[in-house]
Amino acid sequence: MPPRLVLLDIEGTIAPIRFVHDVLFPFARTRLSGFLARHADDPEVAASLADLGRIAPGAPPLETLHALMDRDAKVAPLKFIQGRIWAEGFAEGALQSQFYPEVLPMLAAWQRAGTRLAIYSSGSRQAQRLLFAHSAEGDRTGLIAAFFDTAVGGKRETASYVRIAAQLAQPVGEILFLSDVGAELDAAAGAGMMACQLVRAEDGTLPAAGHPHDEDLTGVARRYGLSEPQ
Ligand SMILES: CSCCC(=O)C(=O)COP(=O)(O)O
Ligand SMILES: [Mg+2]
Repeated sequence: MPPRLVLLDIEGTIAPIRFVHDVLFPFARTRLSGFLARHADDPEVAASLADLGRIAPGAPPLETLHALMDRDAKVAPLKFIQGRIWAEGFAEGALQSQFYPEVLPMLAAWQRAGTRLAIYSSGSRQAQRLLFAHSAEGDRTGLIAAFFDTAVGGKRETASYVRIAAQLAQPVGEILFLSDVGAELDAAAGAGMMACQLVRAEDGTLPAAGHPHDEDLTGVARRYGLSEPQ
């Protein structure tokens, strides 16, 4: 039976790693200090800065955020602030999303055939929505039934996938999780989901042990009996 729901990672699965690392991350880094100065009175920003204080007690927030960005830490306060900075960039037209070429037509074909689609990424839910809202083909947020970030739990923890399935009211055995990262696939498979790796040549992703892999979503569609664009 084909999966009834496909749960997708973003970076390295549907969006190029070089877009995230060479466009989105530097954009947030460049604007960070100005953003913090302009939003000093914003309660959500203040709450994120308070969270940072628990990660690095006593350190200046800007210094902590730079250190977290340097090691690509997937922690909520950084992801929230990056998402807010990207929101400004998308609104100004300074940013536009990039997906691998087959992704949006393939997701549309899956949705048309009745397959539910959901996202699970370290990027904040707001940032995930922005990505789909600002594609080169227009607003594609309607493709996605639900967005999950690490508020549901870490991507390498099996319990997170159990919670996602419960929130989606979909049996784990009917869900296919797609990611470029082996440890995330291990966690999803541990919860009882089908799990398949995307090994994108342009990103230099290496196959992970213990999981099937495909080079793009066309390969995934053929492997799992999902629809393809006409
Ligand atoms: C607009 S989504 C930004 C993606 C991001 O911030 C990130 O850290 C990517 O993590 P993923 O879990 O999608 O691999
Ligand atoms: Mg990824």
